[in-house]
Amino acid sequence: MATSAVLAGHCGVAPHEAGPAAERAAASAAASASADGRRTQGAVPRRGGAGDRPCVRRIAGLARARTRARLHDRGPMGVAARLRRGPMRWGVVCALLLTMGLCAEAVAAAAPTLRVSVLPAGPGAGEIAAVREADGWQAVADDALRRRADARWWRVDIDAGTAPEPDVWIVSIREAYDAQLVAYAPPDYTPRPLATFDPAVRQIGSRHRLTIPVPADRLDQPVFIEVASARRQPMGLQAQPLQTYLAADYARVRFTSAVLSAQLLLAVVAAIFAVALRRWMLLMFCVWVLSVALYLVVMRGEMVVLAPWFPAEHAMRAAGLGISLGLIAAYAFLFVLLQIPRRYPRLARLYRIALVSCAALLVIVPFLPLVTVAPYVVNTLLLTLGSLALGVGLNRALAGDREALVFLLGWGLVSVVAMTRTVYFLRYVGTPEWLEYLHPAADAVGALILVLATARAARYAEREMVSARRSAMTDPLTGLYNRAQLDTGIAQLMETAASRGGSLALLFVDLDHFKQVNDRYGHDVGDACLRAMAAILRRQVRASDLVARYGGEEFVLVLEGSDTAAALRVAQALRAAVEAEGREVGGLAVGLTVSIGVAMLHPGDDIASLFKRADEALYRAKHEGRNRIVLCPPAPPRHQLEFA
Ligand SMILES: Nc1nc2c(ncn2[C@@H]2O[C@H](COP(=O)(O)OP(=O)(O)OP(=O)(O)O)[C@@H](O)[C@H]2O)c(=O)[nH]1
Repeated sequence: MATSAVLAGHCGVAPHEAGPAAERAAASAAASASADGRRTQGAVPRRGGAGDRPCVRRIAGLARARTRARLHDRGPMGVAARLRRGPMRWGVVCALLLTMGLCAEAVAAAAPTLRVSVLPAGPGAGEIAAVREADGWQAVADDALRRRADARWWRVDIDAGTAPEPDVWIVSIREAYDAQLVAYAPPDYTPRPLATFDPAVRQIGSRHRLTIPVPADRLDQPVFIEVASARRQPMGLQAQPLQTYLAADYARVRFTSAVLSAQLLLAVVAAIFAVALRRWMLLMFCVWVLSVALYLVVMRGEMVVLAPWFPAEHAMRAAGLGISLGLIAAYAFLFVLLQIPRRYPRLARLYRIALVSCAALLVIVPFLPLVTVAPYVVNTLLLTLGSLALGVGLNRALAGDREALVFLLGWGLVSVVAMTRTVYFLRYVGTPEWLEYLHPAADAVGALILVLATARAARYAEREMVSARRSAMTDPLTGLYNRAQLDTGIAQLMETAASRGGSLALLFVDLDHFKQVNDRYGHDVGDACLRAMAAILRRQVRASDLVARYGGEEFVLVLEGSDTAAALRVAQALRAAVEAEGREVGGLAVGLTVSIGVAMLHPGDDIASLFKRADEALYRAKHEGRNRIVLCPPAPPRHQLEFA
């Protein structure tokens, strides 16, 4: 037979008053009552439901989607307005200052000090005596050497002007890559092999450029260069006094080291973001950054110093293949970043064709050196892709798309510089010296802006994730845990109690005659009562206890490690606190009281059986007059059930 422990309690229900508010409230109460449903005696609390499987992945996905929606669905705002705001402004200012500084240094270092001419037909390899006597030199417009089918000899005349005469001048050749050259300089015109990747060839300063020393007192005599083999790109020439050259060379090495370090760091950061945020397209961005860094290390000759044991031709092939992959990865990254397929389906087809053709050619070209037209086609395709991406980015940015604006800041400079370089190559004109600085700098600045933008997006995503996780766990009105979180929490507490043999109490708390409060004072007051109730509950429990709003005007407390006496003490304190503090809410005499059903965890209990007993106890508390506490009796031992 069931025994109940009924603790002190007075029926403190507010008088049933009818009034004008009652009618107003009746309609809404009827609506909410039907939606709310009523707890019935013996009803087994249901577990499960859409919200009670808190899954971090799903929340992360939700947060990401919300962030994206937030980033994209903002109202249109002009580019200028966006630039005026926040960290973007500082990003632009830094990028501009860096670019201006580098250009100024490059321009200051440059001085038109030489004339270049070529001998279209003439002596063969190593015939320097004949070359020195030869006529028919043709001046070239730009200060550059190049591979030519009809000519292998080049002549450089240095014009020192009125510059103070140092002991030695240096004629330097930039962007020589894997060219094989032989220089013949005064006074003795002995052959001097020049090759970036041959460790046996001595260089003055770093290996960024090939160098030919010329005594200052022989500047009136020409330097001859035999181009044995080279790439198709022009190789820029410059003549400077030794000290000037060394200072500039040192600056270039420092600059390259800084850019390389930045690129490696950014690639690592982007990779971390890619994994943490599951934005896999950022890995394509990493491939691009790393490929540019590898290209820089190899093509500027650093590889010879860093890994002299690594065969130069393999390094070059790896760098070439790497940069091809990097370019494809970069344009694929932009394809996704700018959402071209979704926003511009027709353009997407053209973009895809250009991208796939370019990828195929970039892979095939190294194995087809005789197909001379292939590099033109590749460069044209790259120009097309670059223009399409820039056009789309500009269009989207003007329409107020934030990610497109970031793209323009981060990638725009990179694209413009890369495209300028491509145009120079297509025209077969030597690239200007400032491009030597601007290209890697633009890559690094672009990478930095894109990583910063990603960090910003990550911050938004994290905030969204925290708030999404919080709202998935809590009840918006009271801030208490919701039903879903109650199920998760109670399962954990029961598991701990079962494994440690500890006790656990469940208190089912229900406001008495709450419908009348709503009816009399309106739902706003009802809500205020629920919030007041939540505050009282919070004050009555320990941090280790679980408090949740079960639904409507029902609350649940799970007291970990509390035996029956302790649970009844808490219940009693709570009942008394509600009776005292709930007498008035918001200046209205609502007279809140609660009925509480208490059930203790027994061996073999599951969530449903524990809830069922607490619910039965609550039902009895209501039935016996409300504003009281009823302890559910322990379940009869199994053998008693069987033989009853
Ligand atoms: N203001 C407000 N009222 C709510 C909310 N959720 C449920 N209710 C109301 O709570 C009332 C519950 O009424 P009943 O289930 O009849 O319970 P009761 O009036 O407290 O009666 P007893 O439990 O038997 O003492 C209904 O009027 C619901 O509309 C809420 O979020 N805000």
